[in-house]
Amino acid sequence: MISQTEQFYFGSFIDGKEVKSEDRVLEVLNPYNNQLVGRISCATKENAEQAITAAHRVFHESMKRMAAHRRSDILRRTADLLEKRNEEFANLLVQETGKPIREARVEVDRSIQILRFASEGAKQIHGEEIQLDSAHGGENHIAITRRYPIGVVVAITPFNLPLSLVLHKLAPAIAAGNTIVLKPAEKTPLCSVLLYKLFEEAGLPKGALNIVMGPGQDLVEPLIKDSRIKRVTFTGSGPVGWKLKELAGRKNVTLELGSNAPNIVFNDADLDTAAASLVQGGVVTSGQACISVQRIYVQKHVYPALLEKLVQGVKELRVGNPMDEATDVGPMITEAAAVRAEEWINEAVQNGAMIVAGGQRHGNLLEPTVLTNVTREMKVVCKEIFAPVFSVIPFDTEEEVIKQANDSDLGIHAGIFTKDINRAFRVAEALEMGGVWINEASIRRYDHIPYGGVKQSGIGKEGVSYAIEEMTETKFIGVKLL
Ligand SMILES: NC(=O)C1=CN([C@@H]2O[C@H](COP(=O)(O)OP(=O)(O)OC[C@H]3O[C@@H](n4cnc5c(N)ncnc54)[C@H](O)[C@@H]3O)[C@@H](O)[C@H]2O)C=CC1
Ligand SMILES: O=C(O)[C@H](O)CS(=O)(=O)O
Repeated sequence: MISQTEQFYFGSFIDGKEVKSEDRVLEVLNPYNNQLVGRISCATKENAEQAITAAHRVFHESMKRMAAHRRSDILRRTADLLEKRNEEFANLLVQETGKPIREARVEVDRSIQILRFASEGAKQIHGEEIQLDSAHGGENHIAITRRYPIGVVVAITPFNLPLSLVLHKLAPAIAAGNTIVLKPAEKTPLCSVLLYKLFEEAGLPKGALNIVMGPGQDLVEPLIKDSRIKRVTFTGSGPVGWKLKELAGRKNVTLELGSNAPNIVFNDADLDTAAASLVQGGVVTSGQACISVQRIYVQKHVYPALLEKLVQGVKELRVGNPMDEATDVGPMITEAAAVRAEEWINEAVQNGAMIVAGGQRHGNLLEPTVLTNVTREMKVVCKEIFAPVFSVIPFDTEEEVIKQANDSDLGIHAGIFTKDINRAFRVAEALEMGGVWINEASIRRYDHIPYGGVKQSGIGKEGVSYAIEEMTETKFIGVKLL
């Protein structure tokens, strides 16, 4: 019987072959119990170059001419295979990330949907006909546009959703007829290998998808600088993303980065709905989501009532073993991550903030925490905390809260809770965000909506059809009728 850790000892996957070396092994540890989940053999810079060579060759040999129905079938078959093994993937997600099993199942379900959206999208890559005779002299011409795959895509992904966020890059790339070199997060790399094997079983040509394992610091620069790369798509922290954009030079780049999501509750809001959405929206993957509820602005009249509901809701959360069906909040990815969040809480308290719920850390486990009496200068407000920590801030007028919510160089999603539809749209228009929810918390995301940040939160949009668009290029073809 092969032990799981021996079973989950993976190398890089280059041109359809697994590449391993015993001298560059990293362990993957379970964030809840620190047990060994598996190991990876890290790639070399030469391996990275080999991966690009394979992806480039397979693109020109086969992928760029692969019929849409075949690309669609590969994606559909991968979805079917993932559906059959959903519980196996959910269990591995729990072990790699520490997220509760119920949440892990949601990530697997969303991953299946992403594959199905991409399977449909592969057959909807349309150009258009242009009425050339709208212009003087355009008579007796036919004009169309066609969309073509761009070629080799480099995808670099974060630790927190190692299945769905990897698929937000792989599935659209394959739908469009591209090839990929994936560099997954070294903290949570194992699911991407199981996914690779599903694609292989579903008929994706060898070399169309390549996985380069290891720390990004060692591998990403040679990947990005290679002239054969046509787009770099990165999801991760802001400092890393902007550094990679500089390295990418003139290449097209998609950046999905961090944020400190504001959620605004007006006097007329349904407070029970708001409180339930906000509590749940701040503890997904232990708050390690870039659209996690972080700043909660509450209009003064309802501030005491909503605060009480938030505190009650947070105190009812079950924190503990992520494999327990009852658990709502598991560990953070590492103890260092939990310690950093704890330090930010302490910084806020030393400057006058009050802890009205939570605040205690037990190893990697950080109790969901509610802070009041915070100021805009505190890190828990002005930076992305990426932890289950809520800062609850009173406000008086609509103008004041718009200013406060926009008082950040980050902006992906916001939430607005009000029954006044005119005010809802007025505020939604005024917020400097990539997306705004009304009567939903900022955390809400469906995988076919346009998704991406403004300001320092990123460049470009994901969401399957939007990523397909970014991974194709349009060519004009005109015909003079003789
Ligand atoms: N906008 C979005 O959709 C999402 C954004 N994020 C952001 O990602 C961050 C958390 O994820 P992490 O994996 O910790 O992010 P991270 O930026 O540390 O790592 C992301 C990827 O970049 C690589 N990397 C790290 N440092 C690098 C360097 N110096 N050079 C080249 N590559 C490097 C890593 O190996 C990993 O594959 C948070 O800031 C969060 O806001 C996370 C999920 C979704
Ligand atoms: O922000 C993230 O970490 C994810 O994009 C949020 S979601 O995809 O899980 O909604």
